[in-house]
Amino acid sequence: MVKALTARHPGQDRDALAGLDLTLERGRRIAVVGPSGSGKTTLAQTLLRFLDAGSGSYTLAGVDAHALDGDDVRRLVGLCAQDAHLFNSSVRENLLLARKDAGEDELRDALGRARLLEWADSLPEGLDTLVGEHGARLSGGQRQRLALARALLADFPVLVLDEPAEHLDLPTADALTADLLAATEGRTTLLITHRLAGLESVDEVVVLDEGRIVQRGPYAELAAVPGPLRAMARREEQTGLLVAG
Ligand SMILES: Nc1ncnc2c1ncn2[C@@H]1O[C@H](COP(=O)(O)OP(=O)(O)OP(=O)(O)O)[C@@H](O)[C@H]1O
Repeated sequence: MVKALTARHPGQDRDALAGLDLTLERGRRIAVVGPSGSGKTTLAQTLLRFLDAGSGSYTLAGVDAHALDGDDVRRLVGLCAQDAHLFNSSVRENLLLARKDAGEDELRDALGRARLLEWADSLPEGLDTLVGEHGARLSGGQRQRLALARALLADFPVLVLDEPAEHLDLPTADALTADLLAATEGRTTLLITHRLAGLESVDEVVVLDEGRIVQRGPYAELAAVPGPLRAMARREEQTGLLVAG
């Protein structure tokens, strides 16, 4: 639950978040959308304590976040962002960073939910194949899926997905988003995205603009009335046509 949360980047003269109220109930998923610069990533950075919250408050898993330090917060909140942090070791070792006692079945289950199992099994050394420096031997989509599998294995109380499909081509991005929405069903998840594809399945969509919530509700309700979300959907449709044509 986020109450009147503000945040400002160092050296800036105005708040990037200007009093947000947000409740992410256990097992529910919220998507945060909005134009570039609206404050989506700032929200993730603030929740994860990479950036100090100004005024306002938030609780995580029922605990006042002011009582938690950055390390505590990062034990409660898992982050998958656009640049997956992979290490120059094997698929297995990258997964085991999440839970070093995970058994083979659990590793395979996490890979399966991230839709990466078939690929991993097709590798010459299977899960023992090296992924290269920062995962350089994987495609962008595979890197994100491996990071997702790792976050699923870690089983964080809250999962924050910050534009995990950014920098991927549109079909790959939309396929990844669809798969991660399927994989996070029933998990407490905040998905930050500037594309609307697939958001029909989340519980609530929150539209940000200039650090404020300008619209919120289930996707179908917001899409049915004139407003910021419908305008975004129209733009997305047009861009999709331009890309296709
Ligand atoms: N590191 C930073 N230093 C200073 N200002 C920043 C920094 N990061 C973001 N901002 C500013 O904070 C505001 C919110 O930016 P933020 O990155 O949170 O938006 P966003 O909605 O995630 O955008 P995008 O979709 O482009 O990632 C913007 O005005 C931006 O210029």
